[in-house]
Amino acid sequence: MANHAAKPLALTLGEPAGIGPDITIAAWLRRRELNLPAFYLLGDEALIARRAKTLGKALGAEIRIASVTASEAAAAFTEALPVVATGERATAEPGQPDASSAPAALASIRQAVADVRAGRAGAVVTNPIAKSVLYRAGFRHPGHTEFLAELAAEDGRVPQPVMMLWSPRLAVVPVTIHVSLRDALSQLTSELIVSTVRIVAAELKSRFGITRPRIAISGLNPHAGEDGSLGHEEQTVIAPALKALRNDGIDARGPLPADTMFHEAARNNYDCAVCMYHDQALIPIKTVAFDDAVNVTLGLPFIRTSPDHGTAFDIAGTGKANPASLIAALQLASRMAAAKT
Ligand SMILES: NC(=O)C1=CN([C@@H]2O[C@H](COP(=O)(O)OP(=O)(O)OC[C@H]3O[C@@H](n4cnc5c(N)ncnc54)[C@H](O)[C@@H]3O)[C@@H](O)[C@H]2O)C=CC1
Ligand SMILES: NCC(=O)COP(=O)(O)O
Repeated sequence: MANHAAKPLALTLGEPAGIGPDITIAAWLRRRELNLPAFYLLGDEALIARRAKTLGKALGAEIRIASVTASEAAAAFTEALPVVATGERATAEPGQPDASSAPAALASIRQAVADVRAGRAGAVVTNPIAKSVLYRAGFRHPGHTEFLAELAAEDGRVPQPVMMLWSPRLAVVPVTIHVSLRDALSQLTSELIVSTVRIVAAELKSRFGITRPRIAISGLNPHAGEDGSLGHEEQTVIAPALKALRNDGIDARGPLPADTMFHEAARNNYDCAVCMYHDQALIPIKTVAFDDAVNVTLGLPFIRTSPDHGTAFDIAGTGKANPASLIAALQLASRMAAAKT
């Protein structure tokens, strides 16, 4: 994974009232220092210009914006932040989502996928969306992960998307994603664990260059069930999945007690930890790598990365948002795109 993608990366707007515009501008300001891959923002130029004016003062920087098409973006990137219009106006002020938020955020995601599928972009990088704002507007997917899978459907077949949070120190995958803990328990099956881990193992090889990925599988219950006395899912659901995976030749280990599998020495024993539910996976990675962890969607026919954090309404428009996770997402998308070609 050495070379940068030749095609620019399509970066979505995210929630217009969140820190997406801020971290986009802050990342672009560091383009030369970090030799960032070229990217363009899909959104409303007027909104970006307003935010650039506010942040320019806070950051003491000159921010130039170029209104371009996707094919003009790479050439424009050095001198100006390229913005490709989606046709959806975004009127939200920092920290205050409004009725324009959901249509603007969704149009941007749709267009990014269209661009990557048409070969105009090398990968999709998404800025954070506010899930509750989208749900109130009728969005019926739990998050980007499932929406992107639907946009990737071919011949009516929707691929299984897998959420991976990656950092140089830890990679994690939740088998069940944005559902209540109660629903996670009912969704958890051996089949879901097997199909998830197959995708993880295949893409750690093809997209991350790990020849024989070591996958650690967590238990569900305290102490991985303590031989069945603290819960039986380890024996009835997870163990059969591990058997099937090992029969496939996948180096899958577990079920491991979730409370002891993330300390530094334990992390050296595997390339990715596959966990049974959202918080089991995301708490450890956001604890050890909040600033630079990247959310990667596996299982799609294109590359998608994202910062690990959310919309941070409390600091939008202030210049306090740290762009490190977005920068890591841009760099990882570029490396993955280069590895693929
Ligand atoms: N990929 C995505 O689209 C994601 C979206 N979200 C959404 O974001 C919204 C807010 O979620 P929260 O749980 O409040 O998490 P959050 O990550 O937005 O904020 C948590 C805390 O971290 C701080 N923070 C976050 N990013 C930061 C940055 N780059 N620099 C400095 N400080 C930062 C915030 O100011 C806040 O104090 C929710 O609607 C959630 O669904 C959350 C995670 C990922
Ligand atoms: N907790 C991770 C998160 O909210 C990101 O989800 P998605 O929008 O990437 O599906």
